[in-house]
Amino acid sequence: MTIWLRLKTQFPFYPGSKLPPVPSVTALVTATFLRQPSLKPKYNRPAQSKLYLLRWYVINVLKLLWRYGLNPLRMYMWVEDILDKFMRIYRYQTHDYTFSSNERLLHALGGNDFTQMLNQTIDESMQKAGFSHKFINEVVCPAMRVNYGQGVNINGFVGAVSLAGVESGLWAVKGGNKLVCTGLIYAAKAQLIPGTVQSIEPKIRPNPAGDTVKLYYVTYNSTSGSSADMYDIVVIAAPLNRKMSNITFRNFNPPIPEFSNPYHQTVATFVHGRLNASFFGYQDPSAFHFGAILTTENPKLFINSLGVMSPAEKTPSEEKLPLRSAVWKVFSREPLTKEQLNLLFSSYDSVKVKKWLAYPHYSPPEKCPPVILHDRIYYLNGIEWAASAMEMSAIAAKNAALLAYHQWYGNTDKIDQEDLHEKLKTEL
Ligand SMILES: CC(C)=CCC/C(C)=C/CC/C(C)=C/CSC[C@H](N)C(=O)O
Repeated sequence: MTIWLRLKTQFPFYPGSKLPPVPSVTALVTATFLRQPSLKPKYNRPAQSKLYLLRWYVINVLKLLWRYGLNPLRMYMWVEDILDKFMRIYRYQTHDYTFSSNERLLHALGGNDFTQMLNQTIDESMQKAGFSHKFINEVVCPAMRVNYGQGVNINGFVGAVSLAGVESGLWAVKGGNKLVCTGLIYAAKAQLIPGTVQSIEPKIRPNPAGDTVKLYYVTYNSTSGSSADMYDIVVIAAPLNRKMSNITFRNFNPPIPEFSNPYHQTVATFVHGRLNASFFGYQDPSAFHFGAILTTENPKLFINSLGVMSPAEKTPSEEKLPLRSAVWKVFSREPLTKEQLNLLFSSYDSVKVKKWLAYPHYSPPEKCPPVILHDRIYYLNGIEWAASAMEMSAIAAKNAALLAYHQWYGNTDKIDQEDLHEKLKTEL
């Protein structure tokens, strides 16, 4: 079963045709594998089913080799290489090092290679690295569309992150990712005031020792009405985009810049129902079992991807290929019409739609917004312009916390250090 799970993410659906004219090798073999009538009863006999899976795994690999040569293996190595460098950040942060800009952070991890990736598309990055057009369009592009709702014109760094996101071995949070936030608030023993920040303004106030200090006057709306408090340090962890968090910065000198770069709208539609096999080119619905349908670029296509929802910890029966009736997550640019839903699903009994500005609309060359907005005002979401993912937000948050701490105490030796990789090699 693992084999299928690994491969399911690499299945592009070719739009505009009943039967995919040239389905990706993965799609072809997955479908062939499922169509073996003799296979079904043998699911209950682990030894034989393993043999069958092995057989189809080998065939999958051969077909991939035939269609894409060594591109899939080279892509795996290319992403691993970037990931290895990226993971240096955990060591740097363990040693309390921090960076005053997102570009400096990236540069400290992967040098000019990383910062240059912000200035070119994933298409250009991969072409330069020798990947074929066919592979980029049929395998890389579907991964961009499912993860970022955009094609291979997104910047090279976020493209690599997106490819890391379709590899196996990812972790899911049982109960949902939102538990990471509540868990962190609990672990930090922070006092959470639920509300929406309206404005931030610098104020000069005397402290108990008789000196004057600069504080920040933050106004916010909460369930109990409008309130305000004074803070020494402010960390903004929301996209500073008028459509998303409309915070007014009053009386700042120099003024806080406006970040007008657009975020990209994604619509997630959750449908409990049965997929319409014939829409996907299958006359025999019993032969149609897919965990995910990814798509290549086509302006006529109204979905970016379609995938089955599965729990973080699957029971053995849930490990099997999904039945057609399940909860499906459809990603699209615009809300789906009733007609479109009726094309995708032969029947359904519940639909939930979530439309949101999920991530930046990438358009390299990319310049990330600053981490330091003003003396003791820090901004986390600028990192999203390098790549938007919860891992990136966690790294940006720790970076800002360390930066605020070191700037407060004047520990300049911990900020923007070059050659950390070499320096830390000798440390335990
Ligand atoms: C630099 C590289 C190759 C990886 C950095 C590590 C990282 C951030 C991995 C995240 C992989 C992942 C789960 C990507 C999914 S795409 C993001 C998703 N659409 C989202 O909105 O969070």
